[in-house]
Amino acid sequence: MSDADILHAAKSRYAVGLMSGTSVDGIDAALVKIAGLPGTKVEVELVSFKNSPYPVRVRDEILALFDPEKATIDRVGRLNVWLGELFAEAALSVIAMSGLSPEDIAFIGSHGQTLYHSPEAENIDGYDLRYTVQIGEGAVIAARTGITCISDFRVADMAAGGQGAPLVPFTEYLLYGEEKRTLLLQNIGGIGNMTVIPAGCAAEDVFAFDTGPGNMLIDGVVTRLTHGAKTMDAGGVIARGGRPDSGLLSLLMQEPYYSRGLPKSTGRELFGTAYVDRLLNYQQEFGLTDADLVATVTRLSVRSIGDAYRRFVRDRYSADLLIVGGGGSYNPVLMEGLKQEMASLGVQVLSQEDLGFHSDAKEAMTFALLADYTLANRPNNLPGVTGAEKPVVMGKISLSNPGGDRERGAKT
Ligand SMILES: Nc1ncnc2c1ncn2[C@@H]1O[C@H](COP(=O)(O)OP(=O)(O)OP(=O)(O)O)[C@@H](O)[C@H]1O
Ligand SMILES: CC(=O)N[C@H]1[C@@H]2OC[C@@H](O2)[C@@H](O)[C@@H]1O[C@H](C)C(=O)O
Repeated sequence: MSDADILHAAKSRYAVGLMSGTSVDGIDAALVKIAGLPGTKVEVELVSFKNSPYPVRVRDEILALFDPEKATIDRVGRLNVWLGELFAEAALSVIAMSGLSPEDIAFIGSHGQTLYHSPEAENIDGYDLRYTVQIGEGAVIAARTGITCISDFRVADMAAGGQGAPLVPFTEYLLYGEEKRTLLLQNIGGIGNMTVIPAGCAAEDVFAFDTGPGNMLIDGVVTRLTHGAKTMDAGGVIARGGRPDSGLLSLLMQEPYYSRGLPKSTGRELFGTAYVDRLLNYQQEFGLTDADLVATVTRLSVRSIGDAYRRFVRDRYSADLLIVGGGGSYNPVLMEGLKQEMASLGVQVLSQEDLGFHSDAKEAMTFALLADYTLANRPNNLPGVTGAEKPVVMGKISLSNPGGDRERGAKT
């Protein structure tokens, strides 16, 4: 262990993690206290959490730029620094809320906003090209907060041949792994993603993948059916008033993504606007009410999670518990459906809240912890999860001043 490592391990440090997910519902900011040396057993405590919803104008611009036709270089460049400003404000705001000051914070880890994700390699002139675009300029965050910012994590994993996603399993393994129970951690954000942590396993044994749509189709359909008056099925109220259509559900489950082998990840490129257009056509074809359609896509999220467990997990590991996080855990119709679906497979379902954690904060906390590893120059990807050829150190560092200020947030 180097002198720097010993110093690092001896001190706990405050850090901020920032995340904006595929649902584009705002910026999640988590202020955490981290103790322990990266690469060994670290402890992370959530000090405060804040969601800062996007102003309508910003949300509309992000949604518009998901469409590659509209994402012209000037609009992407402008939004990159615009989001940098908003991420910086979100960080300062969660720091103020905690009663700490920016001088107390060692660093910020920021995921940014994904605009486009293309994890399958295209071979052009002999080069395997895979790419991903997260914006929210780290240099702006560092300049506005005066705190070193680590951002743009995914590209390093992709440069090593990985999918650049999912990244959360790395911290889930560190924070949740158990000796005796095999755990499934299911995030239901815009996209659904599952992490499998076998009982007593090593980091190499963890695997994870996107299960398919989480809330993305529910949000998409509700937004269209209500002409934008609603952007989600809050409390599952609409789905509760309808009935899932089994014929349409079977048809939707034929989507090839579900049977594609691991590693795999997906996003708006598949389950975005064009998919919602198709659902609205099916609504006519199958003669469904609005509520039936919402109930059907809600059930689709549930079914795709159960299906993923059957196809990719059950033969290798029998899971004891599925822990649900992300905004979908606040939808009771989704949760009841999932409890039923998983009970038939012998798996208990609990939410992060049932275990005393904070569903929304989990992803933001991840980026603080990943950034801690970046600064310690320790690998923070899981090749078994992303398909990368080797462990790499992900994250680009924007120093807040030429000398850096790593130590200033350290607390003995
Ligand atoms: N009270 C609620 N009732 C029903 N659904 C809810 C509720 N609160 C949040 N959601 C759903 O959760 C979504 C947001 O989830 P979350 O913040 O986990 O997504 P995300 O982090 O943007 O996505 P991803 O993890 O895919 O990047 C909302 O768009 C909505 O569909
Ligand atoms: C490219 C991208 O932004 N992917 C997100 C998305 O949202 C959920 C799922 O798809 C997951 O793969 C990922 O985010 C989390 C934070 C992850 O990398 O673990």
